[in-house]
Amino acid sequence: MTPTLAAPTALSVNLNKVALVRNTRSLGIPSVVRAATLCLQAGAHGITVHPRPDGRHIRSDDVHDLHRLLQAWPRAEYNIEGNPFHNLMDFVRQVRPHQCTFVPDAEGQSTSDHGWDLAADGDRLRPLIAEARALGVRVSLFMDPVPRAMAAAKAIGADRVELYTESYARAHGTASARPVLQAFTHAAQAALAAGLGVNAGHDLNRANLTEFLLQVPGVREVSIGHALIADALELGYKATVRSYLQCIEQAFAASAGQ
Ligand SMILES: CC(=O)[C@@H](O)[C@H](O)COP(=O)(O)O
Ligand SMILES: NCC(=O)COP(=O)(O)O
Repeated sequence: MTPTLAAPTALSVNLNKVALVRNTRSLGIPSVVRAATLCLQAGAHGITVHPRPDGRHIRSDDVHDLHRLLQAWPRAEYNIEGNPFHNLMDFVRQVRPHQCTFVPDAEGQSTSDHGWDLAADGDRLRPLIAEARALGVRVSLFMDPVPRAMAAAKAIGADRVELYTESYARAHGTASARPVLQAFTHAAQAALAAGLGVNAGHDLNRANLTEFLLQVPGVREVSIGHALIADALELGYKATVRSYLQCIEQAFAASAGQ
């Protein structure tokens, strides 16, 4: 059974793909700041960006422009993702977002495809986690759904883990969906037991989100980009955000009624 959260899971909209389209010309459209504004006006709880070192989508100027925009949205959370051994820490130092999510991507990787191996990288992550936290920035670690890794994430100082959900998204609606989802349930339980907050993201969408939140306990935030921006091309940003919020509300209402 999913423990009831005090509030529905927060929706952080990832704007990478808006920047990806914008970068194909030098006209500044579609605007990342305008997209953020419309998503926040529709009720999104936060904005996520992943400024990759190759600048293929979100660029340094976007990170700073969004930081300025979010000053006018005091309740909205800014989450910056990236590899702290590449370019992420510069943004953390300059912008001090509410949250940074450490992701172990190689430079030029096409998209995120694995979580941290803390046996290999834990010792060198520890001081960077401490630095970000000392700057007042919450630290989340992008992790595969491996229950035994959660205590290690806590031990090196993380506040939260972001469960990497691509395997769930791929399995959704297939015969293997149940054991895959169970792995996420167990990983979230282990994270909560270790004293970590739980986030989730990658390939979540309107078809798979509610079931995930119903089965995986205590998810504080989902960051969603690719599918949400694809939906926004058809429905517009505001209708799309409202529809994702409905998926979240549905799970919250059902778990509150348990
Ligand atoms: C960290 C993560 O989960 C990724 O989903 C990421 O933010 C997406 O990056 P791209 O938009 O570059 O595929
Ligand atoms: N952290 C995951 C994220 O921000 C968005 O991932 P996706 O929805 O673009 O796969």
